[in-house]
This record gives sequence, structure tokens and C-alpha cells, in this order.
Amino acid sequence: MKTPVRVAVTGAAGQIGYAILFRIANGDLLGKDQPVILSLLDLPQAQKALNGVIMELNDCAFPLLAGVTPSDDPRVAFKDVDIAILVGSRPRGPGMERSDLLAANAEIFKVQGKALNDVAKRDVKVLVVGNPANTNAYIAMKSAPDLPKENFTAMLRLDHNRAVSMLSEKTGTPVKDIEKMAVWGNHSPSMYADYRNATAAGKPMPEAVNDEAWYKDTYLSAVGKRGAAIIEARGLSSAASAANAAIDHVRDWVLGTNGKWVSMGVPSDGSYGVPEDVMFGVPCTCENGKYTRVKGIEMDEFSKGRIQHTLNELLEEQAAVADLLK
Ligand SMILES: NC(=O)C1=CN([C@@H]2O[C@H](COP(=O)(O)OP(=O)(O)OC[C@H]3O[C@@H](n4cnc5c(N)ncnc54)[C@H](O)[C@@H]3O)[C@@H](O)[C@H]2O)C=CC1
Ligand SMILES: O=C([O-])CC(=O)C(=O)O
Repeated sequence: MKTPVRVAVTGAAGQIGYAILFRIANGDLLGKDQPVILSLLDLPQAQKALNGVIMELNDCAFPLLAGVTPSDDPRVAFKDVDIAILVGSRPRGPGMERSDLLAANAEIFKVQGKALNDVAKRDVKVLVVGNPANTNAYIAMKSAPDLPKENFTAMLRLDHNRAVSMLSEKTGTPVKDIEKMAVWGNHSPSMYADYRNATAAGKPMPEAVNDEAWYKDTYLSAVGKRGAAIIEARGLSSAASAANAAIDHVRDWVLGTNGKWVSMGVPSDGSYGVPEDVMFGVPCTCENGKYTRVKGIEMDEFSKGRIQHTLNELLEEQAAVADLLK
């Protein structure tokens, strides 16, 4: 039997928490032979509900679940964790933009970044889901100076999965036969879902779609605004698909992608004209527990403009939290 991996999930009593914990405990995150210990963080006022979730986790009698502990203190919840999925924060409601959440949620990620810095494993893998995810991940990274920067990532995978699914529907290609999709930039409507290198069953995606006007005028904004469309339809933000994307992101990071491209928000190394440390969505491949950016993608004028647009938004978000990080 393998040694259990310690996984922290914050906001564990919330709706994404309710969708993700049972799948992690079932082996969807790290494999069907890997025991896990769940360390669950939520606010003091959510502890009663969190205990109810733990009762349900226990009632599933998951063979891989080697322990579950609740806490309302990040320094307790993050102690010695190998993986931290930071979900806990306020979601937006109808009519709100993600930028409206920045003020409400930034402080959370400063506190949690510091706690990770002090008590987590030195190779902890951190995924920030709570919005605005890129800038929250940037805040957590900057608040954890003793941890390697590459430990911190933001979730672009929901956008990636939405982008692939919509191309699958448009072209009639099964999702499994779509490769090399790339979502650049911020997890917000400014993101750039770039299909130029993608393939549909081996055929170049632009050819398979054969409708550039649809791509530029309909598809790009449909991917970018999908979160708002879900809120409009459900009255609540996406939860099961967000949980699924978080599992995809961490699983691929830990277990590898076999050469397949996935989109991840990672601290920039300066490539593609993105200043260092900006938490930016880029296509990556993963192997041996490490991600590598796909390098050398040619940029046409349209792509340069889209990347600059989403970068500008991230730089504005960073400027808005600069005081918090002093
Ligand atoms: N990056 C992405 O693709 C997506 C991100 N999200 C974001 O995920 C976040 C969570 O969404 P939901 O689960 O639907 O919200 P929710 O409101 O159902 O749950 C949030 C949970 O976080 C807890 N929480 C709040 N502050 C906390 C803190 N300081 N420490 C620990 N726990 C804390 C709350 O008590 C609550 O239990 C939101 O920010 C939402 O916008 C949602 C969908 C997709
Ligand atoms: O839109 C929201 O607020 C939730 C989210 O991030 C998404 O579904 O993409």
C-alpha cells in the first residue's frame, strides 16, 4: 500500500467542495491505488456544515480515504500537505464581474499563502480556484517567499475544457480526438481560446471548423462568458464542472499528460512577452510531477492583440493588490 498523500481543500463546505471531495476520496485525483488524507478548511461559521460533509464522506466507506480532518485555521489545515486546492472564497452572483471579487477575496490568499509558506511540504502543489483565480494565485505565491514559485498555479482548465467541448460540438469530433488547444491569460472573459494549433482527429482545427467568423465573433466570447451563462441559468456559479476541472488540472500535473497540451495558469517566465511572475494561462505539458510551457508558438497579429488584452487586465488586477503585498 502506498503512503497516503495529504490533500488540503479550502472552502470545503461550499458547493465546489461538495462536488470535489467525494471524487478525490474515490481516487479520481491521484489514481485508484493512492490513499489520500483530506485536510478540510472552512470558516468557523461553516464548521457545522463541514462536519455534515465529513459524515457523508465517512458514510461512503471509500477504501482510499485514509483520514479526514476539519479545521478553521489555515496553519493547521496546510500542515505538511502535498497538494492544496484553494477554493474557499466568495463566488460572484448574477451581474457581478470577477474583478468585483478582488477586494473581497484578496486578503484570504495573502493569509493562506503565508500559512502554506510556513507549514506545507516544500514541494506542495497549489491550485487556486477561488476567483479572481489568477490574481489570487499570484497573491498566494508572493506571500510564500520560501516556496518555489512554480508550486503555485491558477485554474484555466475549466476554460480549456469548455473550449474543447464547444469545438467538439461544432466539428462533430469526439472530445478525445481534440488536441493542442491553448487558453491564454486570465480566467475571465478576456481569456484567449486559441485554436490555431489545435487538431480535430489530426486535421487542423481552423480547417475542421471552416468558419472563421464563428470562431472570432461567437466562439471566443461564448467560452469567455460561459461562467456567466451558467450563473444566469442555475442562479449559482458552476460547481461540478469547476470541481472536475480542478481534478483534471492536479491529476495531470501529478501524473503527467503523455505529451498532450493542457492549459494552466502559471507564473510567467517572461516568454510570449508576458512579464515575469504574472499568473498567466499558457499551454503546458506535464511529466514527472512538473509542468513545462509549450514554447515557440508563432503569434499572428490577432493573437498578439488578444494576449495583450488579457495581460493588461491581469496587470491592472496586480496593481490593485500591490498595497496588500507590501
Ligand atoms: N477558477 C474557476 O474556473 C472557477 C472558480 N470558481 C470560484 O470558486 C470559489 C468557490 O465557489 P463555490 O464553492 O461555488 O462557493 P460557495 O460559496 O458555495 O463556497 C465557498 C466556501 O468557501 C468558504 N470560505 C470563504 N472564505 C473562506 C476562507 N477565508 N477560508 C476558508 N474557506 C472560506 C465559505 O464558507 C464556503 O463554504 C468562488 O470564488 C468562485 O468564483 C467557481 C467556478 C469556477
Ligand atoms: O463565472 C464564475 O463566477 C465562476 C467561474 O469562474 C466560471 O464558471 O468560470
